[in-house]
Amino acid sequence: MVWLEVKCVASLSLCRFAQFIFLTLSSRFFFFLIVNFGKSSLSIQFVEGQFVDSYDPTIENTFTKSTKVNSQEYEVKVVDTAGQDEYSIFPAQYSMDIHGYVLVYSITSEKSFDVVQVIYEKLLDMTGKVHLPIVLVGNKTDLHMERMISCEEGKRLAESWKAGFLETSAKQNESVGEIFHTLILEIEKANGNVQEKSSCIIS
Ligand SMILES: Nc1nc2c(ncn2[C@@H]2O[C@H](COP(=O)(O)OP(=O)(O)OP(=O)(O)O)[C@@H](O)[C@H]2O)c(=O)[nH]1
Repeated sequence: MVWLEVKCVASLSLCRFAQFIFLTLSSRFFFFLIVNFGKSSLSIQFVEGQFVDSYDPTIENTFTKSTKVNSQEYEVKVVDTAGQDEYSIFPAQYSMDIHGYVLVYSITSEKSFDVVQVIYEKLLDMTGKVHLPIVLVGNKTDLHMERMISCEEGKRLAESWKAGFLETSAKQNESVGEIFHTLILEIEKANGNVQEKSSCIIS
């Protein structure tokens, strides 16, 4: 598999070129950006298959992994951003060379559900687009006794964005791989390919 990270980071035109090359190799490379409330745990669970039960605020981390969706091999680069709140100024590079976004809230936190909505609006403003490939994720389903946001609320919000939706537990490794598979399908859909319908998973 060809490694494209440097080219994609360096310039948008190189990135497009690289994608084209990869298409001809029937392999694809995507950048994801994920923000808020369990994102580091989800990234680590996806890439390393483990849950680290400690809180260490992220500055920015990048992970890569290859994964197969519908018999197609994808090389995925995940950028785990510094925590955002409604007042954070979004770095401009978050709108460039990114193919899709995972927005994460905690099902135990109304505040986190509000924050993802603010972040979504900021992403649209910054990219100047009316639609982005997004997967909305309600994380921490293992804490179901503390649930504040219902699965239906999450699903409704995702539908209003025309985004994919999943509930997950990074701790119990529930539906973590599906986040990235769903996002790849959202990206393919935005590129004119068909996408499976996302579902509401209640634990
Ligand atoms: N019970 C439970 N705790 C979780 C889960 N995912 C993350 N956590 C915990 O929630 C806290 C925050 O998780 P992180 O993954 O660091 O969250 P983050 O969004 O990357 O946070 P920042 O680095 O500040 O942006 C940590 O204490 C994690 O152990 C989960 O699925 N279940």
